[in-house]
Amino acid sequence: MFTSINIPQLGIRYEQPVGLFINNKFVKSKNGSQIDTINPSTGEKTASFYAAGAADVDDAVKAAKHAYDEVWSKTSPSERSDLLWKLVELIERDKKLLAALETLDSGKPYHSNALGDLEQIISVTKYYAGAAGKIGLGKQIPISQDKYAVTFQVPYGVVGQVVPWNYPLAMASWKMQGCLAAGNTIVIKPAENTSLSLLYFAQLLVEAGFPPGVVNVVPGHGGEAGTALASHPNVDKVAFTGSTNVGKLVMECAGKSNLKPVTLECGGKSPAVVFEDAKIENAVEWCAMGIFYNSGQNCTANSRIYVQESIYEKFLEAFKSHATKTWKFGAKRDPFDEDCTVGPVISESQYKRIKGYIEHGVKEEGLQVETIHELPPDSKGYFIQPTFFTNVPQNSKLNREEIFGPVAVISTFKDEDEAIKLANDTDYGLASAVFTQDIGIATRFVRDIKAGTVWVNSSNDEDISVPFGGFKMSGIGRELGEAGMETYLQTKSAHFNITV
Ligand SMILES: NC(=O)C1=CN([C@@H]2O[C@H](COP(=O)(O)OP(=O)(O)OC[C@H]3O[C@@H](n4cnc5c(N)ncnc54)[C@H](O)[C@@H]3O)[C@@H](O)[C@H]2O)C=CC1
Ligand code: BAL
Repeated sequence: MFTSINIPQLGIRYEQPVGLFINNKFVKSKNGSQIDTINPSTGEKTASFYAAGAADVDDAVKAAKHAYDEVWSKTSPSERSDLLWKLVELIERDKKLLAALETLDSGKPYHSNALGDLEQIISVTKYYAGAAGKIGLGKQIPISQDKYAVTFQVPYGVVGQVVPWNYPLAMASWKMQGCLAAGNTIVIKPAENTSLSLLYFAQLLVEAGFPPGVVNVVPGHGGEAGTALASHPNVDKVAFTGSTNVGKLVMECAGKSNLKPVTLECGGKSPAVVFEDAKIENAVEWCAMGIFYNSGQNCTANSRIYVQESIYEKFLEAFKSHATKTWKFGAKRDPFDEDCTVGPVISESQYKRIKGYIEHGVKEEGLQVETIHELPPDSKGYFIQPTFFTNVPQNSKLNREEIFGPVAVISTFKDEDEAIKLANDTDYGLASAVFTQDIGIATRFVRDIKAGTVWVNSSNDEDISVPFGGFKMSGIGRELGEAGMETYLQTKSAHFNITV
């Protein structure tokens, strides 16, 4: 159930769990199927791990249900809090190794990205360790002299969670920690490309003292293990992060099975709007980070940048100059190197998909394109140059569809009215950013934009205490902050007739 993995760049050799994690034990999948995980920096196989089928998911749900009924539903908030505080200590102890696993499996740069993920994971875990018993409390409602009501916020029971590959352990922690603090048990499926870190993390749950069955990890193919989880009649709620198309499938499975409630964090095509009175260097730095960080593999990436006509050329020049200095592959194109800030994209299929969009923009639409840094033709791995297109028509494929790579479209707008029309002209509504020094423009933009998150004079500047989620095709529900625990609680209302 373990394989030895060597990470020479950090002088690390460690034992990687490769089994399904059910009832606090690593086990083989029933049909023995496995998935190979590939290092996107080299295209080479890192390891193989067992892949859960429907029967394995059923075992995991049985374990979670038993744990909920017999143990976890009987724990107090302070007991759950204590376990989460212990987990904080263990994540702190192993954060460098966990960050290394994220870099190995997803290609995200170790120093400028993965280590930051682990700091966020520690913050999320601290937040919900402190929240247990304090957030999501009921109310006493006075009705008359003879009657009053009380509401109770109670856990759902067994929660299914499905997470993507762009922030593997962070996306899992955004879901698990609040869910556990609320008193639910969990069956979670990591993405096929990036299961190593969550499997390793499962050991910390055992070490922290979480009882068997409270958290179960079932790596596997989305169409098999993910579907089985979303469809399972004994899963009481499902939370998903990933593409909008798959979010629709998850919602369909939930409806066709037991009408389980869903939380969906899906795709985006987020706008950043730069007015002529903006501090241009500030706008450039945030907009570049907002599309090139994590190689653009962010659901909140500001992949559409609109710049007021009068400063367009100045912005483009500053944007390219800043991006060239800041967003780099590094000399050896090794995401473990300190000078690497742009790693590879996650997989060969995503590489081909993103390159397809770039080719379409150039060949089919004849758009002007700028790429930053050269890549030798024989370079290994799935590296894509930071890229931006200019003067892109609003109806361009590159303006309408989520590319999910280091590719931005930068266009102009005349005035405030046109800016908000262009920004809202999308099926998505996850995030947005506005750059201006005019308080009126900023507050009108916040009022009028149809997006779950708005950044004023920053972008992709999230905080774990602030609710996160989308409008329109970007999803349903919220994570993080108080919402990240309330979403795993349901209300029960009790009416007391005191005349008797
Ligand atoms: N809103 C957000 O925070 C995020 C959104 N995304 C979106 O995800 C996309 C890229 O990531 P991918 O992993 O390719 O997304 P994806 O939607 O294909 O996969 C996400 C997760 O869903 C699982 N899955 C796939 N098919 C499934 C099915 N039929 N039933 C249940 N689960 C299934 C996958 O195994 C994976 O664990 C992008 O379009 C991006 O917009 C990705 C990361 C974060
Ligand atoms: N930053 C985490 C969610 C996302 O943007 O993909």
